[in-house]
Amino acid sequence: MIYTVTFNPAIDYVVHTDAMQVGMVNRSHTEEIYYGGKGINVSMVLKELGLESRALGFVAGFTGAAIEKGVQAKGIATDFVHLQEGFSRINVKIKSGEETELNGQGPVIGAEAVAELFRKLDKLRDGDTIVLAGSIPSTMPSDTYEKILAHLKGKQIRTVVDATKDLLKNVLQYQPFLIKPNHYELGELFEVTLHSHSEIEAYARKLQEMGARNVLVSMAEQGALLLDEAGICHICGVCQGTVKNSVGAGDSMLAGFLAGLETGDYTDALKLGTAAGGATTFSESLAERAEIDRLLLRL
Ligand SMILES: Nc1ncnc2c1ncn2[C@@H]1O[C@H](COP(=O)(O)OP(=O)(O)OP(=O)(O)O)[C@@H](O)[C@H]1O
Ligand SMILES: O=P(O)(O)OC[C@@]1(O)O[C@H](CO)[C@@H](O)[C@@H]1O
Repeated sequence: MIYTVTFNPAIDYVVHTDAMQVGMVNRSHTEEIYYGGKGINVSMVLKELGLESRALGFVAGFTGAAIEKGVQAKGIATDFVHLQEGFSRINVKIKSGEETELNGQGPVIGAEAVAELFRKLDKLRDGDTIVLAGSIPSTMPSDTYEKILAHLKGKQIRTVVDATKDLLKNVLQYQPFLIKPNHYELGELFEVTLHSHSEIEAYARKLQEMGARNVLVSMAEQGALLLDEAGICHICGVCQGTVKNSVGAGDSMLAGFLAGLETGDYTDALKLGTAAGGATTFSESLAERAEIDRLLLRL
């Protein structure tokens, strides 16, 4: 079983406006609502690709209830911790020529709630996969993901982490099976700006030396680079299409990569991840199977 953990789920409120002016009253011409958060998005695209998963994490308030209901409506099993105070965040995605995001902090997650999550994690068995994806509320320590991997250390669990800064750096000592920074996040870890594939490969190797087994670096319209656990570097181009909404492209890539590994090798996984990322980018919401399959044929 694949478990996704979203500490900070979100209602993604996507608003389209012609010319966003800060400090002014702006009016959108269309709006959409999606139930998101990185782990939830991974579960959504896994489902689209025919793989079941169980969505864990924390929900709060009326927004949290809507997220839980929306995820279940997609046929995804959930086992969220229900927080008694606060509300799950609404993340605003402004489409005005370029994409601007305003992501909320999310509710306070107390020690008892974290303990309840850990009790749920005790159900994981050898051979399961856990995906830790997205930010955590600023009230939580940056070793939160590290503590989860430490808690699971005695089991043969495949661990996947999509996080940034110390949240990601702190898990490397537990040899995560797969990490997926984008190239900005990779550079941010080392306080450098990365441009070329060779630079990106070099810094991916640094993360591998620090413990990561497989390092998948997504580079938006420049494609993706995978440094696999054998030290082989795979580079995949991008799908061609019209960009509509790239929110969730990385989560989709992660889901496609994991789905690809079910039946193929790392090259197959990278291709399916690329097709899933592209399909999300070329749609208003997350990737749909037909578009993923169509794009895969062209890679
Ligand atoms: N404009 C684009 N054209 C084609 N493919 C794209 C485009 N943007 C993203 N993709 C595909 O999606 C993958 C992941 O995109 P990206 O690097 O933006 O991930 P990310 O930053 O983690 O995204 P998010 O955090 O929104 O999930 C890319 O490697 C690429 O395969
Ligand atoms: O604040 P985080 O957790 O880093 O990112 C949250 C988020 O931007 O990530 C998803 C896209 O990857 C969206 O569904 C969601 O709003």
